[in-house]
Amino acid sequence: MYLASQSPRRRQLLEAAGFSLTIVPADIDETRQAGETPTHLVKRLACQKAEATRASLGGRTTENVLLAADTIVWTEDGDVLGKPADEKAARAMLRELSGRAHHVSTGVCLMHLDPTAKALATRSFVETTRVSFFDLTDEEICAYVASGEPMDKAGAYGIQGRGRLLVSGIEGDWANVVGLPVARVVRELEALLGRQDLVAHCLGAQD
Ligand SMILES: Cc1cn([C@H]2C[C@H](O)[C@@H](COP(=O)(O)OP(=O)(O)OP(=O)(O)O)O2)c(=O)[nH]c1=O
Repeated sequence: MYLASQSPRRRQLLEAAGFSLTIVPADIDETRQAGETPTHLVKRLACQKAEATRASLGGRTTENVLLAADTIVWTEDGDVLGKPADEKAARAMLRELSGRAHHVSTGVCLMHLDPTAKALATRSFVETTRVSFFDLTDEEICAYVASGEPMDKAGAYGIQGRGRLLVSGIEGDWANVVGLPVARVVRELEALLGRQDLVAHCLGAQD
């Protein structure tokens, strides 16, 4: 599988499910368009990453599937939090998330790179998880930002790291918060490739 992502978390989640990967990072403009909803935004960005990567590969493909994804954090007020530009922005994001619930949405685009097909088969979808934070003190926020962990993560936290200490509850898929709803990805791949045995194959694969 081609993975159009520089995210080490996406790589680990897919490898743990038994996929072998060829990494082909995509560089696109991630600016939100005026009036765009958070879920439209992540789906559009995932599809743009997939398209940009497919174009960069040209016709020389050795893998049969390409996956691209994008993750954002968003609040009930419609504020979209991507990766913080600097530590000040990271502290502001964590203050905004403190003591309330927010959503984490990941857009995923899957392409079946079948040279014999008449048209390109694709599937794209958005998975959303609700995460609640404890009330955070300024001392806690400053200490966490100083650790460096928030800087490459949407919403300025990593639920898989020390950021788990911020979280009072979660509704939905944990892996989706980390960057990829891998259980749903495997099921969507079954539909895309017409392979009803893919989930069972991943569950039974030897490490
Ligand atoms: C909320 C949250 C996000 N994240 C990460 C997942 C994503 O890697 C990142 C959001 O940025 P993305 O732009 O989705 O991904 P990326 O820049 O890391 O990789 P690429 O664009 O090449 O695909 O935030 C965590 O690791 N843990 C978390 O708890």
